[in-house]
Amino acid sequence: MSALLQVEGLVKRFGGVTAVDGVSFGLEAGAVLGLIGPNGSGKTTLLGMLAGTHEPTAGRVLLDGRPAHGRGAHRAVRTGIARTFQTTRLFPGWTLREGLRLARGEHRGRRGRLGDEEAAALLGLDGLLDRPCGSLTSAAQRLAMIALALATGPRVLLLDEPAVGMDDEEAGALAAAVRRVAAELRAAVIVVDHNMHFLMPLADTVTVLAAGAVLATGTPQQIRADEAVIASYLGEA
Ligand SMILES: Nc1ncnc2c1ncn2[C@@H]1O[C@H](COP(=O)(O)OP(=O)(O)OP(=O)(O)O)[C@@H](O)[C@H]1O
Repeated sequence: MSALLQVEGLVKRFGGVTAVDGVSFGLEAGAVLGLIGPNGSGKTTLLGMLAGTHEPTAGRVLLDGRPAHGRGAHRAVRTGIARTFQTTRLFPGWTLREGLRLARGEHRGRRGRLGDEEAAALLGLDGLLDRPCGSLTSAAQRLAMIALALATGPRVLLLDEPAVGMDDEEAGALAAAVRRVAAELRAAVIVVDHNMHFLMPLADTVTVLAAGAVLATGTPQQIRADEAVIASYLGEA
C-alpha cells in the first residue's frame, strides 16, 4: 500500500542557499511524524513546500498519489493539507466558534468537516467555544489554532512548533490532543518542535534534518540512540 503523503526528492534553494536538499519520506493516515533538527536545518522550509507556500526547486509532493505541491496555500488546504504557524494568528475579539465558522465556510464542500463541539472535544477545549480567543491562555490559543486547521477537513496536518512556551502539563495535553486527531480523524500529522519531552513520546517516527538533508529516520527510541543525531542535535537539545 502506498503512503497517504509521499514526499519525493524535495529541494528548495533561495539564491545560493540550499535550504532543503533532497528530502524523501512517506507517511500513512493516522501516523505522527516528528521532524527535528538544528536551527536552520530546513524544517520550516520543508513544511512550506508541503503547505503550498514555497514552490519546490525540485521534487514533488503526492497526496494519495496525486501531485500536491507548488499550488499555493489555499489550494493546498483544498487538497487536504493544512498547517499551523509558530506564532498564533487568532483574532482576539472572535470566539473560537466564530473562527471555526469562518474556516469551515472558506472551504465549503470539503469532506470530513468537524462540528464545533467535536472539534473542541478533540482538542480538550470543551466549554471554551464562546469565549473570545484573546481571553484564552496561550496554550489554549495554540490548541484553538489546530481546531481552525481541522475545520478545513485536512487529511494531512502540519504543526510548526505547537508546544512553544508550554509547560510540561500543557505540552502533555497537546500531545494527547494530537494523538486523538491522528487516531480519530485518520489524519497524517507532521510535528516540528524542539521540545523533545513533548515530541518523542508523541511521534511514531522521527526524521532528523541537518543542513537540509535527512540525517536519520527511525522510531523515537532509535533516534535517541543514534550517535550522529546526538552529535548534531540531541546532545544540545
Ligand atoms: N526566504 C528565504 N530566503 C533566503 N534564505 C532562507 C529563506 N528561508 C529560509 N532560508 C534559509 O534556509 C535555511 C533553512 O531555514 P529554515 O527556516 O527552513 O530552518 P529551520 O530548521 O526551520 O530553522 P528553525 O529551527 O530556526 O526554525 C536557513 O539557512 C535559512 O537562513
